[in-house]
Amino acid sequence: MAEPEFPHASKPEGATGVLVLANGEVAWGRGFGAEGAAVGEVCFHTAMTGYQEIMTDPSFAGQIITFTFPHIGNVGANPDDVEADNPHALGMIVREDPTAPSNFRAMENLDGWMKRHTRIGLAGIDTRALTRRIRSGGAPNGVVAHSSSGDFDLDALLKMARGWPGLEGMDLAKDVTRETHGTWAGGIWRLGFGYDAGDEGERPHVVAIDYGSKFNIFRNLVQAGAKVSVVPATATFDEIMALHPDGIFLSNGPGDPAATGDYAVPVIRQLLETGKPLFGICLGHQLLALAVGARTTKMFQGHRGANHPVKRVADGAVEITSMNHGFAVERDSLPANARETHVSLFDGSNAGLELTDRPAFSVQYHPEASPGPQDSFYLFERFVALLGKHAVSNG
Ligand SMILES: NC(=O)CC[C@H](N)C(=O)O
Repeated sequence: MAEPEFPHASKPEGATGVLVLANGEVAWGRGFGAEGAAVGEVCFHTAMTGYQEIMTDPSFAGQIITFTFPHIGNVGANPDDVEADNPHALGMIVREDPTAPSNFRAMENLDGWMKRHTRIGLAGIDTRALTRRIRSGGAPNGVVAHSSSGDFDLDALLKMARGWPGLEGMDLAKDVTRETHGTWAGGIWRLGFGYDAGDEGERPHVVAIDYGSKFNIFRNLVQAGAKVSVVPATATFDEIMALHPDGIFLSNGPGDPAATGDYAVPVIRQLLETGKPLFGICLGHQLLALAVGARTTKMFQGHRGANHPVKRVADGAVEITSMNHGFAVERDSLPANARETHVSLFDGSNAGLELTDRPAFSVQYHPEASPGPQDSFYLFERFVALLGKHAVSNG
């Protein structure tokens, strides 16, 4: 099949997949993975590696990812390179058909992995043109559909794209949070209430509020010296304090931070009052900002990639970071007791803050990488060092 430019309305011979945007633009391609249709926000991601980590990152719930790197699928899929038990992105749009995997770690091919997890893939799309479309018009709502018979009801798909309300105002953290309390230690996920210290001795205890956390955040907290208990997004202040935290971690997660206002923000406010150290990443950063009275807004196209430069305000150092966000904290809304610590060098948007009257800080980017550079691991060490300092009042 020839590869027409995006968008193209007439269906080429052999098309088994299609992208339908809410504005009526249509792009035909070849489906892979599961059959069916999925509706969400169509965004783009510029990372050259880590498609399995990206697809399983719960922050991508409600989104369909266009990969700008053309060869997606060439290392297959394995059970280790995941950031949650299942993929959370709804589907992927890629340039080339995924090839047979060429990697000793591959346990299956991408097509089979996507099928097994009911995620839709669309190949043969001019992803550069689609990305330009997103960059100039903002991230649109759309549908990806795959049918091996090549039968599609375009009107129904367009209706589906237009009927989806969009991510603004959408609370998804409650949907993706792990429902059971659990602990994470040494790479082992244990379900159950409370922390079984085992042989971890006197490590400071972090209670992580899971709004859709990536596994690598737990790994990094443990690597930096902490032990970690994980509680659901809707855990109450009393439930959290009953675990005797030395510090609190606010995780990344999907959806509009402002839409989590009724359960997340009041608990974070109470937690700040305890004076215990608090660290937030991405959605956690946005929620900390909301808790101190700042505002968040929807970005035009968002930041999704593994090489986003960020300036550290304190010393001017540049960190190359992993990013995945479509909302941002409005700098001008930060209260007097919140200091901006990091700034995106791509568009000048806020990328970090710290409170001047509490041991609390957060970043908009992903210091745990996965995929991406590890320049910002120091933030985990800084947090764990704070726990040592404040551990006396444990409980
Ligand atoms: N990675 C994240 O935590 C994303 C936060 C939020 N859902 C956003 O898109 O901005």
